[in-house]
Amino acid sequence: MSEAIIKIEELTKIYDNEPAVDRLSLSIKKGEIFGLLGPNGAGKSTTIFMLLGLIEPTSGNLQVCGINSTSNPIEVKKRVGYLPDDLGFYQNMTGLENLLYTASLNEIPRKEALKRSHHLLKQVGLGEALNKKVGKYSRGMKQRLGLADVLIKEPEIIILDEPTLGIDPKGVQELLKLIKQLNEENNITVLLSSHHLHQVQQICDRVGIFVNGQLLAQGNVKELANQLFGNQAFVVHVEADPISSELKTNLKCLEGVTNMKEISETAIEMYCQTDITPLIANEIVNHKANLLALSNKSYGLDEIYHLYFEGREIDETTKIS
Ligand SMILES: Nc1ncnc2c1ncn2[C@@H]1O[C@H](COP(=O)(O)OP(=O)(O)OP(=O)(O)O)[C@@H](O)[C@H]1O
Repeated sequence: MSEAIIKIEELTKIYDNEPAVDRLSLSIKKGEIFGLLGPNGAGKSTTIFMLLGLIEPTSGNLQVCGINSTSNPIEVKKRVGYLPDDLGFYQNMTGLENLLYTASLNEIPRKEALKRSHHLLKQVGLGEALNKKVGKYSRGMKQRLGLADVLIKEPEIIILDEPTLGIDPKGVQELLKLIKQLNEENNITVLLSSHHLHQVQQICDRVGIFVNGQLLAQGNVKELANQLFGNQAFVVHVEADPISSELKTNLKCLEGVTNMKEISETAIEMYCQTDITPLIANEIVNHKANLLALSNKSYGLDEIYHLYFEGREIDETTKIS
């Protein structure tokens, strides 16, 4: 998982004097699942359309599988499967017929197309429904068919735009599992655009946080948390009885503690540079207080997302000077 299969450098798209994508640089490795996370209008779809060669960038460079999408979109389309958020299947045709139709558009010989279609329909869990009309499929089944549809041409990359839109929670879990499985079994690179952070967190190796056309941060969840929360990357939730003022003072003075927040008379949250849970436990025991609970909280995409999109800061009033 080392070579870059998608390379974007200083990519910009301007509409009506406003940048929809603003000097975006990003590199996605082969075999990776990368999540583009951002609110509506952040520039995710514009980026995807430029990658697919459907729209021309105003400036910048981009290469997909070593090919320039802008000057050679047809070659890129052979290697990239794109699943849009609004699927366009023929409702009066069966799942199998729809796949065979896509295969014919991609000039896949009939015998090979039949083989791939049956295999893929089975792989996405539609083996039993292959002769059912797509108009009678549920939204989740249509998304599964969508995955089979983008895979029929055996792409190196699949780009999925909000793939879980309108699917019930069980369907979402199944679809995410399937995407991960396809990524692992077929070594396919996945670029997934979404604003559902929990879903992105579950399957993506790395995440890019997109706001107003700019990529504000990228990395895995741990790296993002470190970039954002720096010297208070570890939060320890402490419950003890009693928490005397002397105990509080001593806890504040432990090395690596940067913030402390009182939750209740018997509960505090400690923000630390490193994991000093054992030192905290020791201090409480030395003060002959009853240790009721001690747990570590690590930052997830939830906190990262809130910090970027809602400007939420860690309570400044609790900062230790
Ligand atoms: N064809 C267009 N003409 C003018 N402005 C456009 C065009 N397409 C997109 N935009 C603008 O570019 C910005 C980025 O839009 P884009 O659709 O890429 O965002 P997005 O992150 O994909 O949002 P969503 O999650 O809603 O799909 C928005 O401000 C949008 O209004």
